[in-house]
Amino acid sequence: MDLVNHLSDRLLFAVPKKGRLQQSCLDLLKGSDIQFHRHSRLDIALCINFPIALIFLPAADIPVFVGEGRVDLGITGHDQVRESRTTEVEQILDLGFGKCKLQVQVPEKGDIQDPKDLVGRNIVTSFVSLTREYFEKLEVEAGGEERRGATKIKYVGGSVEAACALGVADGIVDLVESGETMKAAGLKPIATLIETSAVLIKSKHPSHPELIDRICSRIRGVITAQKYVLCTYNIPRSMLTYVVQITPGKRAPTVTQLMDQGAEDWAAVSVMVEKSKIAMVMDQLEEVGATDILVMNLSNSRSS
Ligand SMILES: Nc1ncnc2c1ncn2[C@@H]1O[C@H](COP(=O)(O)OP(=O)(O)OP(=O)(O)O)[C@@H](O)[C@H]1O
Ligand SMILES: O=P(O)(O)OC[C@H]1O[C@H](OP(=O)(O)OP(=O)(O)O)[C@H](O)[C@@H]1O
Ligand SMILES: [Mg+2]
Repeated sequence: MDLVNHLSDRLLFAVPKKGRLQQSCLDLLKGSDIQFHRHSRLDIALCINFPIALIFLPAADIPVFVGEGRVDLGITGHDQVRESRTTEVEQILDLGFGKCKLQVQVPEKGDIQDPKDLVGRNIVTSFVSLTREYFEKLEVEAGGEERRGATKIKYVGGSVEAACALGVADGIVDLVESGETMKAAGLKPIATLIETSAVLIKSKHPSHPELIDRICSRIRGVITAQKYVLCTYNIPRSMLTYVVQITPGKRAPTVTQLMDQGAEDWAAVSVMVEKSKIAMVMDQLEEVGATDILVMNLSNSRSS
């Protein structure tokens, strides 16, 4: 197959080829009905139902390709965009997965308690630019390089947590989600550089702008559906002003008349609620007299 010819007219969309973001990205493409066939070992997959080619790349390389305008759209971590230093990409959507923190970590039992104690010492990380920027600021505060020497920052591509135990580093800068990896390595966090999650990014000079809008709208719809549930309940009309405060909705609740005989004083409400808040919202609705409270998952959505 002559892939180069096939690519010339297509929107190029980079997604992580491995790692923590990959499965959620594939789920997102599926939810957005972006269909493709990927041949084994091939990092380019042509879409069947759109003039799009998916390019499978390491998450760290995606901002570079998008920033240089070689690729139009991409999904990667916000941390990788910051680390790449590119100013040529636009972060257009927070995708809500891949949430973690980039933290300075040191041996739990060691004498280092403060990131300033690491100035002039050895740090190992996969995030050299962000780490250098962070320690340069600390060096200035600590009285400049002359006093304690420049902090030595070494790059490793993975298993960063092993560096302290191996005697290669006095501290590391790496991602922490549950904290399990950090704990298992006998490390503790002493500072946070940034918080991150997966983002949809766009080149500042993309091809196929209309197709990009269509894809963004589909992805936004899936993300919103994952974030919200639909809640319906019945409530005495006299309580409507209270319950609207409990469930203001994404835009506004839909209020309809109950058709039951003798139920003129009651209304039926249908409203979007953030999934993370639904249990508390149901408690509050019950307290103010709502009945028949139902919660439904959304499989997709569109809203302006
Ligand atoms: N533990 C985690 N929890 C949530 N998100 C994470 C976690 N680790 C990494 N990420 C996110 O995923 C991005 C890619 O990191 P990841 O380590 O998965 O990629 P990789 O190094 O290419 O893959 P691998 O580690 O499998 O070689 C990170 O930049 C960050 O945004
Ligand atoms: O706080 P936790 O939930 O334990 O997650 C944090 C770990 O996840 C990532 O590693 P990854 O699985 O990508 O392995 P790697 O070190 O080989 O990159 C990250 O680099 C941490 O090591
Ligand atoms: Mg990794």
